[in-house]
Amino acid sequence: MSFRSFDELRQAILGLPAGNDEAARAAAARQNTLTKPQGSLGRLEEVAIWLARWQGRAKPQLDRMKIVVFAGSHGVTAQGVSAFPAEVTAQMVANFAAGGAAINQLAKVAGAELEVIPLQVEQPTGDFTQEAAMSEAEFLSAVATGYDAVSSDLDLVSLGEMGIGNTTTAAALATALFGGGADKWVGRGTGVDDAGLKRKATAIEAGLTRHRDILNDPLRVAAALGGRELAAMLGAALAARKHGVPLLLDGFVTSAAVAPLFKLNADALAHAVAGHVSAEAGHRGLLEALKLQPLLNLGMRLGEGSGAAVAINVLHAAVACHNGMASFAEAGVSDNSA
Ligand SMILES: Cc1cc2ncn([C@H]3O[C@H](COP(=O)(O)O)[C@@H](O)[C@H]3O)c2cc1C
Ligand SMILES: O=C(O)c1cccnc1
Repeated sequence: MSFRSFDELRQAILGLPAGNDEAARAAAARQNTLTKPQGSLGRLEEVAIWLARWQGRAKPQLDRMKIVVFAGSHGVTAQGVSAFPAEVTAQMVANFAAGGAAINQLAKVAGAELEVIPLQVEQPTGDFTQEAAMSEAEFLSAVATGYDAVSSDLDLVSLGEMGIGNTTTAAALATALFGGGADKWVGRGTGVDDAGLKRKATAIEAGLTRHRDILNDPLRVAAALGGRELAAMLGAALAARKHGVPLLLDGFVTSAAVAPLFKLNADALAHAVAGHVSAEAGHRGLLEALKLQPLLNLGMRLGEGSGAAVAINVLHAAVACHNGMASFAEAGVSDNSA
């Protein structure tokens, strides 16, 4: 896929296919015949119906799942916003390839393929306190890379990221898109102290001042204040929607990455479920702004797609019950209709 301009991408975001109502209705009807009190499997029932809607089949499956981890480097690390040095991003890409990261283990447990896509990690984006992080062309190229990572034959795509400094980038996007000031959205990321937290908020306020002319345009915001891996996640989320692939979000950074889609089209994340709420300070508020309810709350704050990967196990549980349970009639169990 290639997008030639912000306008062309914006048009693509405005014209999105709906889910399959018939499959969702059939799945919901099936849930009500299974040998359990109606609704007793709680959100497991909801996610089975959600998978049915976006896969377009009454009995969803999780045979072909991909976790895509995008990696990018951030110029704003020059402002002292992370507890770790910027070179960790490339080092972790090597660790992913060697199988040594948390997400390698969690992808295996979830039964999902893991793909890591580095986006010019040797070349940081511009420092948004000084200049735009990316030009229009750079941004659109990263969006296209993410778009192309999602194929229509997948049963689920799950997003993750690696990029030292990107909780600052994500908080900058959240501040620009949803307001409330930087303090509302900054968190400790990899573990910055109070002075580091202050540097994060100061950098974001400087970025918002510098780029004040474009703050009403969500795609220009994503280019000026975002990062390549965030842009790629936006593209992947859009492709998932276009291809009818259910989308699982991870933490604060993945949520911020797809927030511009929501700002442009409030229905654009209807195919998405939040895998978890991370311990990063702004995540709960961001999920509320995006009208998403997390599946899990495990105090995780890693990124890499790790929380979403754990949530895939919940989806397996939901699908196993939905597809495998007997109906009252099949099992000869008395229902409550008498
Ligand atoms: C060894 C290591 C592995 C990671 N895996 C994900 N992150 C997470 O931490 C970074 C964001 O936090 P901040 O904005 O504070 O830099 C991202 O790379 C994110 O994915 C990691 C961070 C480190 C240090
Ligand atoms: O919630 C996240 O996405 C997150 C939190 C801390 C570090 N990296 C990512």
